[in-house]
Amino acid sequence: MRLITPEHPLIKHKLTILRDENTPQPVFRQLVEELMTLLAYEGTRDVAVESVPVTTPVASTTGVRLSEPLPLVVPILRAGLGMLEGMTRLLPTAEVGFLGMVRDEQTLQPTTYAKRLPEELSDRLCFVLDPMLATGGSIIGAIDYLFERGAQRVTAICILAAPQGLEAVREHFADRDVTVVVGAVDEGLNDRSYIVPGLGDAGDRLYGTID
Ligand SMILES: O=P(O)(O)OC[C@H]1O[C@H](OP(=O)(O)OP(=O)(O)O)[C@H](O)[C@@H]1O
Ligand SMILES: O=c1cc[nH]c(=O)[nH]1
Ligand SMILES: [Mg+2]
Repeated sequence: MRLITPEHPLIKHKLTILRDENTPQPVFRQLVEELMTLLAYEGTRDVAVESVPVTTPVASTTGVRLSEPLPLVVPILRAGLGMLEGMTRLLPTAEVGFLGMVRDEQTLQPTTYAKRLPEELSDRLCFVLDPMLATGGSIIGAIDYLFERGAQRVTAICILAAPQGLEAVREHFADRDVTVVVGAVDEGLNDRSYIVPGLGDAGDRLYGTID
C-alpha cells in the first residue's frame, strides 16, 4: 500500500474548521467538497493519459488527454457521497459507481446494503471515496469487492485516518496495487472506535442522525 498525505496549508486550515463541533452542517458539507478537490489533485497524479494533436488559434501542437477506459469513482454511502461533487469537479468524465455500507457500532463489522457498479472494472483506475478510515473494515471491504469484480488498481481517498486502520489496510493489501490518500493521520481510536481527535460521525454531520 502506498500512503500519500499531501502537505498543504489549505488542507490543514479547512480540516480545522471541519473538526470544530460548532461548524454548521452547510459549512461542513462545503468543506468536505473542497477538501475532496484538494486531495483529488494529489490522488489523480497517476491517471492514464495519451498524447493528442491540438490546434490552437496560433499553431498546432501536442497535448494530452485522459485515455480510455476512464477512471471509475465509487463513493461509499452515506458519508462518501459528500465527497463526490468535489471529485467530479476535477474528473467530470469519470464514471460513477456506488457502494452503500454501514458499520455495526457494536461489532464494528461493515455490512454492504447497496452495490451499483459498471460491468467492466479491469484496466481502469478505481477511486473509492470515504471521509473516515477508522478501523479500516469498511474501506477494506469496499476495495476487496472492487478487486473481486476485476479491478486491478484502487486509490482510496479519505479525509481522516487512524494509524491502526491504515496498518490494517497495509497488511490486508500487501500484494495489491492500493494507494491511500488522506488529509491527516490522527492519533488513534477511542473505546467506540471513533477517530481521535477526528470530527465525530461524518455521515451524521453531513446528512443528520438517522439511528
Ligand atoms: O473504518 P471503519 O471502522 O470501518 O469506519 C469507517 C466507516 O464508518 C463510517 O460510516 P458509517 O458506518 O457511520 O455509515 P454512514 O456513512 O452511513 O454514516 C465512515 O464513513 C466509514 O464508512
Ligand atoms: O470517527 C469515525 C469513525 C467511524 N465513522 C465516522 O464517521 N467517524
Ligand atoms: Mg456514520
